[in-house]
Amino acid sequence: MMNPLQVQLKFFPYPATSLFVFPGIRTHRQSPLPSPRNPLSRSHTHTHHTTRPYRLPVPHSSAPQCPHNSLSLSKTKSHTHLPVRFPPEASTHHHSFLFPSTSMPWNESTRSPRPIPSAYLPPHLRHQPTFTVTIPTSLARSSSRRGGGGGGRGRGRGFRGGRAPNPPRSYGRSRRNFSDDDPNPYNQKIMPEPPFDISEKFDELEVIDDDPSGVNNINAYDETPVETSGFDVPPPVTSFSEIDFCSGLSDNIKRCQFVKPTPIQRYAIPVAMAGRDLMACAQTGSGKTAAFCFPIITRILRDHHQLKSPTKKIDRNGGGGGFSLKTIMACPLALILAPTRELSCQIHEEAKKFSYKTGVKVVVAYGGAPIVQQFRNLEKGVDILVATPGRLVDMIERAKVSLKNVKYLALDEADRMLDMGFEPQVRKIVQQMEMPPAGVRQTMLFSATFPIEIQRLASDFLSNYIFLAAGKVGSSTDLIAQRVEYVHDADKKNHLLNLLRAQRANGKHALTLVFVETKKGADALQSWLSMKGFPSMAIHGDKVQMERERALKSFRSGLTPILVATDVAARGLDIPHVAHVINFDLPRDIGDYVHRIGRTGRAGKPGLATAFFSDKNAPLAKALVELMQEANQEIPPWLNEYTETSHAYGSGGSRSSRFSGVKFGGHNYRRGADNENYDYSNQFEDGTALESYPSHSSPYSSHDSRADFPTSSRADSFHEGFYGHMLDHRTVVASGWD
Ligand SMILES: Nc1ncnc2c1ncn2[C@@H]1O[C@H](COP(=O)(O)OP(=O)(O)OP(=O)(O)O)[C@@H](O)[C@H]1O
Repeated sequence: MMNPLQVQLKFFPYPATSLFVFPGIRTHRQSPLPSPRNPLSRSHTHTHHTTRPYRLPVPHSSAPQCPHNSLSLSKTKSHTHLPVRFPPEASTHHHSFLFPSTSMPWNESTRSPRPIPSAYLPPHLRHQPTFTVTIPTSLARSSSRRGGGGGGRGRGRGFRGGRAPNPPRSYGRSRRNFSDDDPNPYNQKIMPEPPFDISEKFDELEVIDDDPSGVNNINAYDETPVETSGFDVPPPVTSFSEIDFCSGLSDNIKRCQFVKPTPIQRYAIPVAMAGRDLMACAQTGSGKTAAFCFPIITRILRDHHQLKSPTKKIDRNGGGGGFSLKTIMACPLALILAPTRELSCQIHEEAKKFSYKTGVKVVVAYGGAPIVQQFRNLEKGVDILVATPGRLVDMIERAKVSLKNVKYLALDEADRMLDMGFEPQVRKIVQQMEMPPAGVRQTMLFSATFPIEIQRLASDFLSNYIFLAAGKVGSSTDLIAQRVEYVHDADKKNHLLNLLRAQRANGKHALTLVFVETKKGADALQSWLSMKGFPSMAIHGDKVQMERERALKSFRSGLTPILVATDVAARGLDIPHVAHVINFDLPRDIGDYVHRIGRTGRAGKPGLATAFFSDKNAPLAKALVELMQEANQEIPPWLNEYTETSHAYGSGGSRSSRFSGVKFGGHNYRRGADNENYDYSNQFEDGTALESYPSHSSPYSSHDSRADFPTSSRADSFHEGFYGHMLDHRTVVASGWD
């Protein structure tokens, strides 16, 4: 029997996002062949059902010629039909693809009174009438799980330009029907094709200027206040066109569909372009990577690119007789340091996109991967080296890298490098390995959180610097709807299962990141979830690098839409479409919480963060409440009651002391003239006495060495309370990291 089903196509669910993630971009080549990443992509077009294409008209707007680039721009108004294949199946019910759904069964009582931002709508679908498509129930269910329905990958030539669309590349291959009792609704064989990843196809993209809205909802940051301090701060810009980028970079900015700068970019880019040192703090997902990459690329092109010798040959034997071992030493002009391997890879990918076709060479060096291959990459030439501290020190000591030409130094997530015990390596790199001194090189520090110890480092590394804070230092963006639920440790697993089931019942195929405290806990929870029919992967510091990369890739692609992670995945990772971050175990430090939930609600898009709170998290309550208040979240009344005990424990820290917050922005503590006699002990006026945590019984939450990051070291050091005696990061052992 076939019953018609009305589907309101208000919003294409993930992973049909490939349709709209890059709306202004066309590809040169369209391969009809199966993708190497997904051999199923073409081979499963034979389904159990007779497929019937539905075509959704998608009108295009005209594209004005950009004065700055001569590349082809779409000018015609046309309609492209995006085919969607649905088997004609039975019964009906109504599906809404909006997320978060008002019918979410959890936390209705704690919902924020402020309207939840509507789901991101791709520019090419805006101002369009709502489409009503009649599809059968079983498929609606399966397509929503897989985010099907969107049909093609959305990168066909003619997507904008008025040419006939390519043959459909539907996600709906080899479908089968599911019942709600299906133990494994995400059977690997019928998983969706991975969405189009811009970095893989970047070289196929043309520059198109016709979409004033861009891929991301950057307007969401319009109201973010920005505080600046320092001498002679260069004025901010309001658009990218006000900045004198080289044309290659300008084209790449358009390729990325960055239409206008985010607040941190508006302020930081002019400062960096003027050659000033910078300490910049901005909320997670608000575009800090571009804020330091754009100026570095521009200045390399402007000031150095005629010097064509990023590497030089040295003779290790001093040129004497006998066997002369000649080696190539890389001498990058810019160094970007990041705390984790994954983050350095991501920055490398971003920087490569931004410098595409400019001639600027970007190389990455990180531990856990074969060093020989990285040497080979370096030997081909390097302008910008992105590295983790451990691997870089190793390379310098082996005389494969020299820092003596470094003119630009950026430290991303610098506070995490200290947390992880990298302060000695970072100091060695910056102060003892030939790098030109502060004042000669340009130095930039970026993070979403700036605890006091990083400000101390800043005063050693920076010279006459400018401090920028977009939004309150250490705050979370209010794009993320935060919920805190009281869950006993013993109930956590079932509670998680219920959340995931509810998510699934709502037709969501949302990428969900689940944070736990320990590596062992991550593995255990991941196996259990997989057993329960939720394909998942785990990522933590005990996994070898290949496994870590595989887990991230599989999650990113939607193949395993749940990633169970330790803090290894908490910082900097920009995974599009992460809709939900669940803190199965809350971290002990509020800064870590900020970074964790910041994996969703990025680039102006809305996100959801759920935290499981139990008695042992009491020390975090005060900071959590403060943070949620700042982000206009509704605080559950029971949580307020914990704030009194929280102060006694003191571990989560009062945000006012941890982040030195003022009304917005923050404060920077310099050794310079303006703060010469500043008493750093003021930062600890709340006299926080740190006590150890109550022991944890759950295998998912233990504060022993199984945790990826011994964050307590930072907290434990706080009570020492004055500059010069605060921290001894050498005692921190970072396992699984380089
Ligand atoms: N001007 C812009 N317009 C549109 N999208 C942007 C812009 N700048 C950055 N983005 C996108 O926003 C996302 C987040 O950027 P990025 O990873 O640099 O954030 P971040 O501030 O470094 O976050 P985190 O603190 O988590 O490291 C990326 O996908 C990036 O491509």
